[in-house]
Amino acid sequence: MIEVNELSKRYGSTLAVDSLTFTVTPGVVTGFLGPNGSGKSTTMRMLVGLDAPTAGTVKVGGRLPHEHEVPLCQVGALLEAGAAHPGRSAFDHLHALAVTNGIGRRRVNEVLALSGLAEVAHRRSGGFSLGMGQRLGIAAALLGDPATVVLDEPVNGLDPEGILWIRDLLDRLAAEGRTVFVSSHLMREMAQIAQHVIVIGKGRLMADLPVAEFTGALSGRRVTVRSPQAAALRELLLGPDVTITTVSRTELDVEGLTSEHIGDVAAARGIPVHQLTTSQASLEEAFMKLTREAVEYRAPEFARGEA
Ligand SMILES: Nc1ncnc2c1ncn2[C@@H]1O[C@H](COP(=O)(O)OP(=O)(O)OP(=O)(O)O)[C@@H](O)[C@H]1O
Repeated sequence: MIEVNELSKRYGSTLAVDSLTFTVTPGVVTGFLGPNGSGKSTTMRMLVGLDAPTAGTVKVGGRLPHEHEVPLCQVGALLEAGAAHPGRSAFDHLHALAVTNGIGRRRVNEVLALSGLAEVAHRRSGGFSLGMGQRLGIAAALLGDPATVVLDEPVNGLDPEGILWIRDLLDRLAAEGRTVFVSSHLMREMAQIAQHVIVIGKGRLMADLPVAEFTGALSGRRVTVRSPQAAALRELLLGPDVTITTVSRTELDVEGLTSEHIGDVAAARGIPVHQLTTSQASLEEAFMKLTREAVEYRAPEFARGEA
């Protein structure tokens, strides 16, 4: 469990994190979304105690960062790819980390296998691709078998196969009852890996809800209807809060009604329907809409600040 309470971080005149409050619960993969520069990395650094908050608190497993005796065993983090010494092999890098944290050699081999690096374990990590570097970072995060896993942009540099791999891995970690918190500015990837999202814009909390609700609530549903009697059906469907666009003589785009309702109305009047599809806006569209609103909302404040 991660509990963030009224958390703020200021760097000079930049308020990177602005009174954030949220909880990340165990058992599901929680995505941390926001455009570049919105404060995700700063928040994650404070989570693991690498940066001190200007105000507010963050607790992992009920404790403040400095209260963890062996931090690696409470919270495993991937914060910066390529943190390994390039001359060291993956095995040596992980082994050194293990030794300094009182973790056995067996666990090193386990995380190497888990991250798909067993075969290249003794190669210099300097020759690793970006994706392999990410895998090594994830292996290091899991080394202490932590109850909480925090990964900053783990899909960066991963190919589609790598993204599938990370999705499976995160699902497994969550199913084991761990708290899994993963940041990304890439909506599509996040839609594939998270079940819940926390969205920030300019350091502020914008949304905290299940992925499906996030897309549904923000975008509204649009139903595409194809019928040889589209014009007649259109007349029957019109009403308050219903927007109907006539795409062609046989096709309508309907906003504000469910496909069930449209199908029932057509059936009741004996109007043939050849297609009835609900298109849910992609997470990306929903995200752009949300963060655009965040920027607009913040604009007057910036103007005041500069005056
Ligand atoms: N050490 C620092 N000193 C000064 N400003 C900083 C520092 N770290 C972050 N910032 C600023 O704080 C804001 C938030 O940055 P942060 O890296 O947390 O965002 P992010 O959402 O992780 O972005 P990205 O996706 O690009 O990593 C930015 O305006 C950034 O320039």
